[in-house]
Amino acid sequence: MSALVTVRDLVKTYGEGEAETRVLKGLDMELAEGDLAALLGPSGSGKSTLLTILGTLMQPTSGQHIMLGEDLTRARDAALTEFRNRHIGFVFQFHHLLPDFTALENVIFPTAIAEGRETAGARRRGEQLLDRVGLAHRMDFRATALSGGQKQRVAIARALMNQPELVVADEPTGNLDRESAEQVMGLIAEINEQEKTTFLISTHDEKIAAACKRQIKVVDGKTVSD
Ligand SMILES: Nc1ncnc2c1ncn2[C@@H]1O[C@H](COP(=O)(O)OP(=O)(O)OP(=O)(O)O)[C@@H](O)[C@H]1O
Repeated sequence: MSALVTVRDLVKTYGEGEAETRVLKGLDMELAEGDLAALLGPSGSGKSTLLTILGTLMQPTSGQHIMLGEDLTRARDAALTEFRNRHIGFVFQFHHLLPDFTALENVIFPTAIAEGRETAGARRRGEQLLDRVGLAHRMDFRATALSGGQKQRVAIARALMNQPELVVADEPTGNLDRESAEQVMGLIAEINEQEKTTFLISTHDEKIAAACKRQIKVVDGKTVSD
């Protein structure tokens, strides 16, 4: 399998002078196409920082970030935004759904906004995705009327809307009960298996990590085991 993402000697510091905190300290990592990888490490080790950089939402202080053969390290904001919209999906611990909109609207709005209009094709894809995550019967329910696990499944459908090669998920099951967490993880594994979407999932949950094909551990700002 070829490398989808490569980061080399990645450094990220926050703040300046005495307040400077060096979080990533020369981290190397590679994700292959089709990987299903858990990102582990103690609280504060830099997992969210790494996911934010891999999601192109923040630039590293130094080092190299390559995805799909493109060197993103020095790309301009507009180019990064376009790259992100086309190639990367996000799932967060808190689903960030728009409460007053339906499940379907939540799935298709980001694409509609990016494209400046809502197409019939986008609507169809949104419906297919909600069916895919087991929510065909909840499409027209408002987000507030869904359970935590259902909301997170809507968030997964939303992340897949643009057929991203990579989905970064920051503690996607952190706010769910055990049963919902396992259902959400099962769904992620199924999508990974069937559609070859690459997932990198930060988690403190050993069962979730064990359900992934790879476990990548960040300790002291570097990847230490895999
Ligand atoms: N915007 C910021 N400004 C300053 N420091 C920050 C900022 N974001 C994160 N940090 C610091 O960077 C370190 C790593 O944070 P990060 O959120 O990446 O860790 P994490 O491994 O995801 O932690 P957790 O498992 O608790 O979510 C922490 O010490 C945190 O306080």
